[in-house]
Amino acid sequence: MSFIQQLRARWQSADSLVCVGLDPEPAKFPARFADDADAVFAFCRDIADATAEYACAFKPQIAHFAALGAEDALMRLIAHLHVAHPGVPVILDSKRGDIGSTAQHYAAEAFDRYGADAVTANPYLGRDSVQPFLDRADRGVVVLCRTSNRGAGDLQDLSIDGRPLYQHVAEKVAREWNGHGNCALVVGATWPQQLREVRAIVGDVPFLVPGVGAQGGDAAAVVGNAKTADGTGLMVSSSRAILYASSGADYAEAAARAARALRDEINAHR
Ligand SMILES: O=C(O)c1cc(=O)[nH]c(=O)n1[C@@H]1O[C@H](COP(=O)(O)O)[C@@H](O)[C@H]1O
Repeated sequence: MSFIQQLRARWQSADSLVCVGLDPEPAKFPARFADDADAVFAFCRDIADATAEYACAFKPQIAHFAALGAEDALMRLIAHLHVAHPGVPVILDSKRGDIGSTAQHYAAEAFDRYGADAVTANPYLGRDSVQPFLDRADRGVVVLCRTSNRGAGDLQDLSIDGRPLYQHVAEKVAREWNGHGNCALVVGATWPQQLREVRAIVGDVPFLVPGVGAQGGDAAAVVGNAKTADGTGLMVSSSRAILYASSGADYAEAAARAARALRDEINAHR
């Protein structure tokens, strides 16, 4: 099954549009991990196992592992997710983008080394830089469109032919890059108006929507502005608000409660 088919099936079977972000920060781990040499893997595994029933996808963020020299933990974590939670797609958030010959290696890294079902990609080097990802028809390519951060507009809002650059990205991805039907777009939860505009441009293309929780985005506004006609179309992603819901012994239960609360808030507005 392709990434997009898997995602659509999971939206239905889990009745959830929540993407659980896995961004390990050892300084925030509960005390019981203090002497655990495999803490990065063990913490993320516990969170994933506790939240899986509320998840339409998992999204490990690569820098959070690589900065710790924990690539091996990331590889084992993704393998664990596939075995323990089959049917929940894994998006590797690595925001890659480079000349085509190098991008081939980034595609191999995400899909072959780590076994991810989808990867986030930066479009600003142009189509040939994303092509090695697009060519993998069974895997997903989640292209940055209007990011959640405060400075998103510095470049993404620059007006070209009377329209902001992010709208051109949306149109290009939906009309030209999506030949295999394996594209999705990142649009931040912090930008309700832009969510609405991009949805109007791209039809049913799925959105990865980070920015609820720690970044302050409003889940109800996300759903109201960006759901598709069938009440899906969204992977509303939250990392810190789920991962670090409690720093006590109840960290896994607290994460599950936070994921369930986000699912319920989203579903109340679908
Ligand atoms: O591609 C992403 O996942 C992403 C895009 C974006 O526009 N904004 C954004 O925050 N992210 C990622 O989403 C996660 C957000 O984390 P929290 O703010 O803790 O929920 C981080 O891993 C970011 O790197």
